[in-house]
Amino acid sequence: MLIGFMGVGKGRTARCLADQTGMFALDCDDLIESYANKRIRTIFSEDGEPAFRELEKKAARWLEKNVNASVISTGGGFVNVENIKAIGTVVYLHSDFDSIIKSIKSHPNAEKKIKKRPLLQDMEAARKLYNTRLPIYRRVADVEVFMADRPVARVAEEIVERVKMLKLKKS
Ligand SMILES: Nc1ncnc2c1ncn2[C@@H]1O[C@H](COP(=O)(O)OP(=O)(O)OP(=O)(O)O)[C@@H](O)[C@H]1O
Ligand SMILES: O=C(O)C1=C[C@@H](O)[C@@H](O)[C@H](O)C1
Repeated sequence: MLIGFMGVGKGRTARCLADQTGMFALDCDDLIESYANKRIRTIFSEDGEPAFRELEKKAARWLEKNVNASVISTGGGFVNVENIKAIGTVVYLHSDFDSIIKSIKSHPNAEKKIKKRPLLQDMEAARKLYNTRLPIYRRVADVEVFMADRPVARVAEEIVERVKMLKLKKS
């Protein structure tokens, strides 16, 4: 499963990994939106962030029980669910805050990409959140991969290789 800050590229890396491995990619944010039948920003504005975090926990319990042999991309705060390590191998996608924001802003759909993320509305608060989250991502991860300016196919190949090595070491 892929963890990391909003907009680092978990979604497109998961799709590329799915393509390379023949597995299906699931996205936790998408699962929650379809379960709640609401957009994430509507869940935040109508029900509040704690309600969203409860939905993340529910998704995490469901994933642990029911899903294997899949690539899972997660929301930026999913790292805080307590059973994350029981779901599968955790891969942290790393990039620095400024590169992440630069990449989001240069996307043709930048406005939409920012609008859909309630925690990206205030850039200074988002930077603080990044600084708080970084050590948590690093503590939880089994593998850390650098994203900055690398072709997504190379990143996905590195992930496949390193997860394979990790599993060999453990067996
Ligand atoms: N083909 C691409 N090449 C380079 N950068 C891209 C490409 N597609 C998307 N990006 C950039 O990578 C970032 C993440 O894209 P992605 O589509 O994975 O978004 P996401 O799934 O919403 O991100 P995340 O899941 O990490 O929150 C965005 O900032 C986007 O601008
Ligand atoms: O970093 C976060 O806490 C979030 C990231 C998004 O992927 C969404 O899960 C939601 O907007 C919260």
